[in-house]
Amino acid sequence: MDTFSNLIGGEWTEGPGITENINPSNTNDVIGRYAQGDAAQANAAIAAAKAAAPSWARTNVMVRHNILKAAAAEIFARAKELGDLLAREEGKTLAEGIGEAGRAGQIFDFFAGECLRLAGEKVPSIRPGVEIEITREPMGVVGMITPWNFPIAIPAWKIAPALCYGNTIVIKPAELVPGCAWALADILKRAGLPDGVLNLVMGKGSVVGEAILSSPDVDAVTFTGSVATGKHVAMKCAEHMRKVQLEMGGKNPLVILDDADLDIAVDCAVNGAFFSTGQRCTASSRLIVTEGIHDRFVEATIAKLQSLSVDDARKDGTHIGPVVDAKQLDTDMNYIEIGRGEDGARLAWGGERLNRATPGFYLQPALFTETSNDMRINREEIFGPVATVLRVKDYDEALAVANDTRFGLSSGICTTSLKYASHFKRNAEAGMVMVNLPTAGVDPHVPFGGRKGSSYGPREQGRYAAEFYTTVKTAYQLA
Ligand SMILES: NC(=O)C1=CN([C@@H]2O[C@H](COP(=O)(O)OP(=O)(O)OC[C@H]3O[C@@H](n4cnc5c(N)ncnc54)[C@H](OP(=O)(O)O)[C@@H]3O)[C@@H](O)[C@H]2O)C=CC1
Ligand SMILES: O=C(O)CCC(=O)C(=O)O
Repeated sequence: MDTFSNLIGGEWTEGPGITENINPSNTNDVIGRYAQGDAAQANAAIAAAKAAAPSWARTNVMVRHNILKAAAAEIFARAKELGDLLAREEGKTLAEGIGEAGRAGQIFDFFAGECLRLAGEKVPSIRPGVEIEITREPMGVVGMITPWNFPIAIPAWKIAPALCYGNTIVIKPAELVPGCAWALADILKRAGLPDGVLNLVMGKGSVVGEAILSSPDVDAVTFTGSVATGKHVAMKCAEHMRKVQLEMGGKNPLVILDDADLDIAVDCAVNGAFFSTGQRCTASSRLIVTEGIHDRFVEATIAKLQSLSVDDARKDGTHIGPVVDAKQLDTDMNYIEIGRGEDGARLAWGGERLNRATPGFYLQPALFTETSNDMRINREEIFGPVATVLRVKDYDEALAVANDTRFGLSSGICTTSLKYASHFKRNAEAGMVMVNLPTAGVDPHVPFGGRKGSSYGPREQGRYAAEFYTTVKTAYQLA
């Protein structure tokens, strides 16, 4: 079986420990043995990133462009293989895995172009004979802590802009999915990235992640994951007065009005709530449905769910793969019990563990009806294939319920009314709003992020990524 090392200062370096990467569709399948780093390795990686930072910041933008472009080309060429690895280690379906690998390619492609569009401003001064230049400079060493649910796209959308804007990197991927991050590090190394510019330290958050957060030599930290860990990351960054960017949970509403096209509404709900096994921070976990369409919507959604196959992520015909691991499956089952029990909701479909040909973490998607917005299943992020239906009187009540949450990542509406669609776009308290589209599934070249408890700090992706990965300098000169 293959063993995969950490990348520190350009050298593939064995870890003091090893983690086995297990396939959630078949727990007998060990994908590979991956290094498990410790604090000493994290600190060596930070030192390497610090040493490489001045030279990478000065590297010709065409060189940076060429490296990112070459990485994009290899990712596109290997999208099927990388998508297969992703499906095998995370449990997304093969189609979703290949789609996510393609998305990583698009992100590298986009930021390759951005390397050649870096620009500053020249501004007239109010003082005679004085010139002002406003420029952006790299932050320096960026620490990256990434989650398991988008094993290639999230590392890509942090690494690509960081490199484009001249930063060096220490990345710690989630322990459950080291394979895709290792593949990206390997691709970038072979694309010609100088030693020390990208350092990969696989290992535990409590060890490697903590070392990144505790180092005075890390200039900025970008994190995606749970709210609890995100708060901890923010506190540690505050201690160092360090720039931080957090992308955390969601409890995303999808409003369905009486005048919605029923087929579109059901497609949006099923895709948004259950595809990728519901393990998306943008998942449509609350379906807010007006009275006139409620019963038809619930009936059609259940019919659609009945037609979906939950099985091995890499098997032909699978629509929904397994839950990522035993711990997340326990969380999901626990919330299903809370929904049925203390919350008093009606489990209208699914919610039971499934056995398949191989031992895996299979769960029939669960749909709760007769729920109210104060129930725990409507207030807490579950992060699994569990969605609720909230029956409301009209649009005004739907909007109020949609906004009644501590989260604010993505928000959607299905309607044929221009009036309601426009009003919703203006009044939804979310960073992203979707009309007649699922709340999950975003483009790679535009800002991604939310409000309230979902996000903290500047947006990710697209040109807005510059706000996090650069610092602004205003220079005055007597001409
Ligand atoms: N918004 C989103 O995109 C995501 C949200 N979640 C939510 O989080 C819940 C739990 O998932 P989980 O993976 O445990 O999320 P975590 O927030 O614990 O993990 C995210 C990343 O942070 C790391 N980490 C954990 N503890 C620390 C620490 N003390 N210091 C630094 N880094 C740390 C993890 O490392 P390690 O690999 O060791 O766990 C992982 O790389 C899910 O049920 C879901 O609700 C999860 C993933 C993505
Ligand atoms: O919905 C998407 O496309 C992205 C979701 C995401 O980034 C996440 O779940 O962490």
